[in-house]
Amino acid sequence: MNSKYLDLLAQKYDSEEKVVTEIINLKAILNLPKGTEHFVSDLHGEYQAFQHVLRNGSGKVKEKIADLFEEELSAEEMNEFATLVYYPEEKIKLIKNAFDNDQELEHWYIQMIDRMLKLISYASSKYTRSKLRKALPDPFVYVVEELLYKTEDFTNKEPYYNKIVQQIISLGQADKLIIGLSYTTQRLVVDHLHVVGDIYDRGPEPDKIMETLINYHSVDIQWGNHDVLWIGAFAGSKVCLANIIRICARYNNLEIIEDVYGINLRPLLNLAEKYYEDNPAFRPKIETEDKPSALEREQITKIHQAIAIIQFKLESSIIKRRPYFNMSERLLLEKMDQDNHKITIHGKTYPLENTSFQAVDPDAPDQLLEEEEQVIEKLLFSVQHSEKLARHMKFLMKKGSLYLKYNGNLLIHGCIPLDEEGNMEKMTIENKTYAGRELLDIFEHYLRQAFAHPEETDDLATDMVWYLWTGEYSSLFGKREMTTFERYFISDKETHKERKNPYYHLRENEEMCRRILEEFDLNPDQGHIINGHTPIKEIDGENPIKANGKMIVIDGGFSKAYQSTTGIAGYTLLFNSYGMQLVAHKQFNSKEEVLRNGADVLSVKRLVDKELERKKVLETNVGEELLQEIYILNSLMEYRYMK
Ligand SMILES: O=P(O)(O)OC[C@H]1O[C@](O)(COP(=O)(O)O)[C@@H](O)[C@@H]1O
Ligand SMILES: [Mn+2]
Repeated sequence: MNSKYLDLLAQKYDSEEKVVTEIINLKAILNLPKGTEHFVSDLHGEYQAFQHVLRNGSGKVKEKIADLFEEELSAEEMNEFATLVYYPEEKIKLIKNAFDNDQELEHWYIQMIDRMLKLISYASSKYTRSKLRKALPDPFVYVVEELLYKTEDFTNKEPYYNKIVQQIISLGQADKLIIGLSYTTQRLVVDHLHVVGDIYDRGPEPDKIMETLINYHSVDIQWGNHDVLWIGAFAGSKVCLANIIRICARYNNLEIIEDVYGINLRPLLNLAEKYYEDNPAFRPKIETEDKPSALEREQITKIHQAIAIIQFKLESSIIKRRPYFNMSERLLLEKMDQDNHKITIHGKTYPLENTSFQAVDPDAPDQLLEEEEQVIEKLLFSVQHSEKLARHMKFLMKKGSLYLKYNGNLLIHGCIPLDEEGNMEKMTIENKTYAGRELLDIFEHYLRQAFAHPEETDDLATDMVWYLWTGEYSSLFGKREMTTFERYFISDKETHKERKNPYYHLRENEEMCRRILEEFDLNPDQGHIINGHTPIKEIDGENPIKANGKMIVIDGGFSKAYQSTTGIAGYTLLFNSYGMQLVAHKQFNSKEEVLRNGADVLSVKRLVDKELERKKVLETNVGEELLQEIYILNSLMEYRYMK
């Protein structure tokens, strides 16, 4: 090992004892049970529902409460306590209002602090003390450690502990302590979070999800098609940018663009007001009682048309300059017969309805008007200068990837493009042909290149980001074509169907899944593929666990817009030292409801896989890293201290 490197390391470990202590510490960790991994996907801006799942650890908090207190507390009391752990600030407020006098409150504090400590002690039993310390509320670390590490000889110390708790209460710190301990518990039940794509679009608060993830103790992200659309916009792709605005208009969420990310929509609105009228096909899809007002609704409808037309024009130019995207069928503006309001697609002619092509020149349909050009330039400038968006997109890039191999599993939002026979589909880019893992790697390479060069707007890397959103062989899209145009302008629903890649039926087959795992150098006996992207329709009896447990699909529809088709409100997956469990969540309405009724969202668990022996850290990704650290520390020991 490089002696310079070891000299540097010796600055940190400047005594023999320090090295030895760290080696012993790391070896001890290797033998602890593996931490709990928590998988979520397709959050689609549903911050509140996501928060709830994080706060209850997909049922883990409740499970631990039941393990500890089943004998002692009623179901109602356990529910109350669980609600306190999920939403401590709000719950404390409610409780305080309900008590008549200080004694009652004090008694409650003592009881709750005691329960919290028991819960934390139990939830942290598989972690080192140092890890627990990091999870404790900062101002109370010393006090909590005193309280936690009670010796067996409890009777002698009891007055001492009671005194500490009394002091905390009389100094007015009890609320803060309970709140801190609640968050510690939430943090302890989940060691690491995987977000298997689609944080953005459709729902109202993707930015708040991003903030939560930025502050989360341990997380990785597998990009979804909607996430790369946002990355693409920030990286300079005008067509991705048109898409994100179009989707926000469609879902009545333009606040995300304007208020949250501070992007000025005024120039777009001016253009929209000039060219467009009300149009039923472009009214917002989701409306609430107070949003939007009649005027806003009309404005959104116009903006929606203006940006959709810009999008279609921009798509045409990319399709023409990238023949190997194989998308000439999507040159729809050119296929229109504008005089007769008709279009021929795949050899069949359909009437065009709800048309709004006043800005489309039949002789040059993909030409942006000068005004459109200016608008999109201004929007791009605004997007690329939004500090908040920059922070969120950088985080997506830092923690994200197109796929992830983690503890033997393959995590990927969409699919591995396959042909009907189950061969990996080939795509030729710039005269080189890629398939399977190599194809995904080259996609990721282009995406990172586009992000590194936001000033390039029409280069291959930037166009490729759009391909990832909508291309036939994109591992994130996984369908033959995106029928956005048809859904606006053609009423025949046959034209709206999007044909899925054969992957989506072949993944039911165990052999196929094994081959895919092998393609990624994973052990097919142990590994699983974990997918998001396609909502599982429980209503129709579809099973999220496929291919004899090799394939798990966790998109159950956090997205409110999709819950009526799935019949549930999302799946999450837990993988701890005992194995894997899939959790189906019932609809989450609001945290107010949880607080009011003390009731949790009911969730049903299904066993995916049971470990024959409890899995240890040694057998995980983290274990591999620790082994390397131990190896380096041993080298340091020999180099420095054993000569
Ligand atoms: O529901 P909407 O807004 O019409 O969007 C439908 C579009 O979304 C997509 O399903 C992609 O989004 P998902 O990744 O959430 O499936 C496209 O295939 C489809 O064209
Ligand atoms: Mn998706």
